[in-house]
Amino acid sequence: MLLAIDVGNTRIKGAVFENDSLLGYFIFLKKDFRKNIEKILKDFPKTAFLVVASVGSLDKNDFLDFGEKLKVHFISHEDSFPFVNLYETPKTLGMDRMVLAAGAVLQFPKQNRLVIDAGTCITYDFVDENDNYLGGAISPGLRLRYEALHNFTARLPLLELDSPKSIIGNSTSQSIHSGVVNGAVNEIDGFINDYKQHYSKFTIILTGGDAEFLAKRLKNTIFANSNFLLESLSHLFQYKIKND
Ligand SMILES: Nc1ncnc2c1ncn2[C@@H]1O[C@H](COP(=O)(O)OP(=O)(O)OP(=O)(O)O)[C@@H](O)[C@H]1O
Ligand SMILES: CC(C)(CO)[C@@H](O)C(=O)NCCC(=O)O
Ligand SMILES: [K+]
Repeated sequence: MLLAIDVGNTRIKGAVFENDSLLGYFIFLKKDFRKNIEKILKDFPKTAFLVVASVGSLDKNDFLDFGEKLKVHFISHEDSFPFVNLYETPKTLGMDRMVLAAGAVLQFPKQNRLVIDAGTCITYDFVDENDNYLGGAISPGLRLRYEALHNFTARLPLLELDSPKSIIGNSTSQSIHSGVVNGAVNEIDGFINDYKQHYSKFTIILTGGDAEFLAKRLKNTIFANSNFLLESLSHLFQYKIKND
């Protein structure tokens, strides 16, 4: 059994896998990550491996203690990945984006793939059919858009994510919901349509905390898989074991 941990910008997510089946899924905050991981290991005592990818404020040293009981692997830029990294600054490429790209290659071989992760940020990552990682885009996520509107103005309230009633917002709240939600939906549809100009065929993977909310609203038909990053961590670890 393997426990995969994704240390995100806002929250930590974890999943226990037995081969490829997901046995448990957890979300917690950084401040109580140790307690939570200990609890998971207690509930799944057959866990032999802990694999961690982090873009957040936890690093390798925070996971050293767990190494006494199980084999811990902290994914880093030094690992081997199943793609050729053509990013001009590979050392600054986020570990979440690298794991997503790896998962796309391992789960969808020999095709162009676009991974869209709608989390704290919305990231776009493109890996072509020859397994060249080309890059993509980073834009603010839904929650971040609501918070930015509130934090950088005097009069805009902080709203919770909600569906706009119409494209034409007829009140302050409706204008904000339309701006954030319709804005992000149009952005994603716009990116997909732009990629279509360059690549006639590609597989789209939509993941992250807002994936399901967004998938229903896109013009392009895409299925959301909120667990894609954790699944990719498990696949990347299996790839590593095979190639070591
Ligand atoms: N309890 C919650 N806390 C924060 N975001 C939440 C929560 N519930 C739903 N969300 C939605 O999830 C989005 C954040 O996605 P996600 O959970 O993937 O982010 P994250 O934990 O910061 O990870 P990452 O850094 O990988 O994006 C927010 O835009 C928000 O709309
Ligand atoms: C873009 C985020 C914040 C998304 O989680 C993360 O992937 C990151 O910190 N990236 C570093 C910059 C880059 O990917 O080029
Ligand atoms: K993200």
